[in-house]
Amino acid sequence: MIRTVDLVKSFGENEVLKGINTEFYAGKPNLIIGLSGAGKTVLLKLLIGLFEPTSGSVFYGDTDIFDLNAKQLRAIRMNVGMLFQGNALFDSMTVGENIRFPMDMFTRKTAKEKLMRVDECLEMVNLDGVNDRFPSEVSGGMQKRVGIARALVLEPDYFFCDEPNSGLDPQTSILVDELICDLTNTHNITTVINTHDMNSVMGIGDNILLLKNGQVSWRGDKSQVLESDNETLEDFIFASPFLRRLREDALKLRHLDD
Ligand SMILES: Nc1ncnc2c1ncn2[C@@H]1O[C@H](COP(=O)(O)OP(=O)(O)OP(=O)(O)O)[C@@H](O)[C@H]1O
Repeated sequence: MIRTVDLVKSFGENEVLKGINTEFYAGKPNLIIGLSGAGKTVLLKLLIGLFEPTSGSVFYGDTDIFDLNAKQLRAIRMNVGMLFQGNALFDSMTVGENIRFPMDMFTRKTAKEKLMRVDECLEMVNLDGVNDRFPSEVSGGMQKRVGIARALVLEPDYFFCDEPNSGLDPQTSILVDELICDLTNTHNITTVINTHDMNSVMGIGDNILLLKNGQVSWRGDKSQVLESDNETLEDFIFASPFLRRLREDALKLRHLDD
């Protein structure tokens, strides 16, 4: 589990995060949502230790990562997988080499062990047999899955995903969400996902944190979204007139059933 306590981050006069107290659980996907500029990326960077807070703490279990020295922080980082928005795959490396890269950097595994682990990871994301293709030779959805395989190759306990659905069609987005969710459950990973995607919220929103102007505006799960009277949440999820009508109809039906 990851926990933040009174987390504040300012850039000069601009106080971007204004005291965030929240928890991200193991074994379920934890979503950070909010309008552009709400502070989602800044929060994600603090959680990974890429930014220092102005004040407050980030606990991994019982450890405040900002109390650690550089060596201890590196050890924590080895236990973190990251899926970047643009995948950040190396174009000049094959899919297999991309997935092997963290093992080359951080482990003493033999070449044979690395090959076996690459195959295992490709199987885990349902991409068996594409080892020798280059990222440019596979689809956007497949690239995303390669990114997931690479992020999880060292079997981390923590997994951060920045906009995992950006650039994907709705159906592929749902498949990617389900894959992230399955792996999170199966391996009991603490997964934190920064997203704009309303389908993700309603599909895999087991623990949702809504940020507004650097503060927690709402917390809950997907089953509570429909009934919530938080205006920021309504504006975010049911952004179009069509979706607002759908919401009203769904609420009427629910109340008829009661
Ligand atoms: N390195 C930085 N230096 C100064 N200000 C920054 C820095 N990074 C972010 N900010 C400011 O923090 C605020 C929140 O930015 P952030 O990127 O976290 O928003 P966001 O919710 O992730 O938005 P989006 O959904 O558009 O990515 C913005 O006002 C931004 O200008």
